[in-house]
Amino acid sequence: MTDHFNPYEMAKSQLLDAVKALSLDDRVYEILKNPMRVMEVSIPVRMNDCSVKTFIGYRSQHTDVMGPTKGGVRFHPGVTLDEVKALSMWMTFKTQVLGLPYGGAKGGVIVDPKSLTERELEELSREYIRSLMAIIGPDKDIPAPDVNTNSKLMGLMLDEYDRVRGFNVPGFITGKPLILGGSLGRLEATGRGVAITILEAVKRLGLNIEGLKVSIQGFGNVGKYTAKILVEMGAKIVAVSDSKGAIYKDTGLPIDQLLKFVEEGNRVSDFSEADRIEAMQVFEVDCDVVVPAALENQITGEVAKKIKAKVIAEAANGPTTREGDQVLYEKGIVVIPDILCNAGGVTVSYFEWVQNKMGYYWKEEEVNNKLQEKMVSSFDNVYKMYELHDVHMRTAAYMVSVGRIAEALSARGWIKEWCMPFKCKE
Ligand SMILES: NC(=O)C1=CN([C@@H]2O[C@H](COP(=O)(O)OP(=O)(O)OC[C@H]3O[C@@H](n4cnc5c(N)ncnc54)[C@H](O)[C@@H]3O)[C@@H](O)[C@H]2O)C=CC1
Ligand SMILES: O=C(O)CCC(=O)C(=O)O
Repeated sequence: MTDHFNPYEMAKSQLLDAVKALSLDDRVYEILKNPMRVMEVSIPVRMNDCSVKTFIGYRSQHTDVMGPTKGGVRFHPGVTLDEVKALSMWMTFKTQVLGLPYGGAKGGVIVDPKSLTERELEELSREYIRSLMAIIGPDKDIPAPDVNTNSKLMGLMLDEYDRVRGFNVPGFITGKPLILGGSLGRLEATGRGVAITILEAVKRLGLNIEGLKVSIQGFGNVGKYTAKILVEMGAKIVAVSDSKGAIYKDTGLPIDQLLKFVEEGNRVSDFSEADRIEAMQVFEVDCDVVVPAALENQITGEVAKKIKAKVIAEAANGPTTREGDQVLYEKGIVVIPDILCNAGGVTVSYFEWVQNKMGYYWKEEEVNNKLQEKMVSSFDNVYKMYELHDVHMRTAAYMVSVGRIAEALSARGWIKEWCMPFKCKE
């Protein structure tokens, strides 16, 4: 029986939905259902108390049919092999919704980075890269930030890669500091992309962004910039949570003040200008849009039943379970699926890699304009598929994406052209 909370099982069933909806050859599913390569590493770290501790890490590379693999690195105590495999599959489908020349990858280390000193965390980051040297590189597999990793750690990982190779390879990693070849706009890119897709959805639904009430789960890189950019667009953020708690203000939270408060090292729930609520109440409050921007499996069937919003913007990867999806569909709530909604990050990572390859750097406005264009046209493609086939928005996004991959598989000779788009007779 399928475990609906297992992200890898979830990713495979989402893929299968799209293969069936497109009446594609079964071989497309057969080829894409497993990552092409998975590496497990044991990473020894010399701890400050002179002991040695080993941490288990993974890198999963889903497919290189469309180009080198690409995706973030997550440091979290809850990392599992199946989670990393699922996240690498979602990266493939994400890059192909956007039409980027990449396949998907993801890395993860089972660790609570807050339990390490700065030096221990640096050693872990460097050793993780050393242990993967054989399978990563600017034309093989390009890492980036994800949960609990950031620009500073990308800088250290780049330095380790460069030291081993013996020369500078800025295009090996994205989301790095500007001084090392990072791109302007990458820090805010995922949140900016989320905000752009919300604006597109709002327009299609005849709603107004001015005064739109938004509730956000998670206030890290993605949640923070989603909030900031939505407020600049005219929306109101009524609720926000982090892993320790949540706050609510019906008239809209003062986002600049909250950002400053959190950047000073405080928890969201200690912010005094709002009412405290239970963490999971961010899904129940009276609002127009809910933005899950934390981890997987947050919107279960039970949680979905309580949602009052008209739109769910999946800023996190895999935040909705299969049952949650079904309930949202039955309630007529529009879901902007993760592989579209949060694709702004990898899109600007792609721009960063292109700039690194050229050795010529764009102004922030140019990056943001290119991102805007990509997100709007990709949203449009998915929305047209959604209207044309009367399917879930998620299936529509997968149909755009899997259709492209199937075309490439056919061009590479793995599927005979005459098999598509109808099923083969064996
Ligand atoms: N950073 C990026 O560019 C991209 C990130 N994503 C996805 O967005 C999500 C968030 O990633 P980041 O913001 O980068 O991570 P982050 O590490 O910067 O922030 C994560 C936030 O989620 C909160 N959180 C964790 N567990 C929670 C819980 N149970 N309830 C409420 N809040 C909780 C944390 O306190 C923190 O505020 C992840 O699913 C990630 O895979 C997707 C695309 C790109
Ligand atoms: O920027 C990237 O390359 C990948 C970001 C990421 O990990 C994601 O989109 O989930």
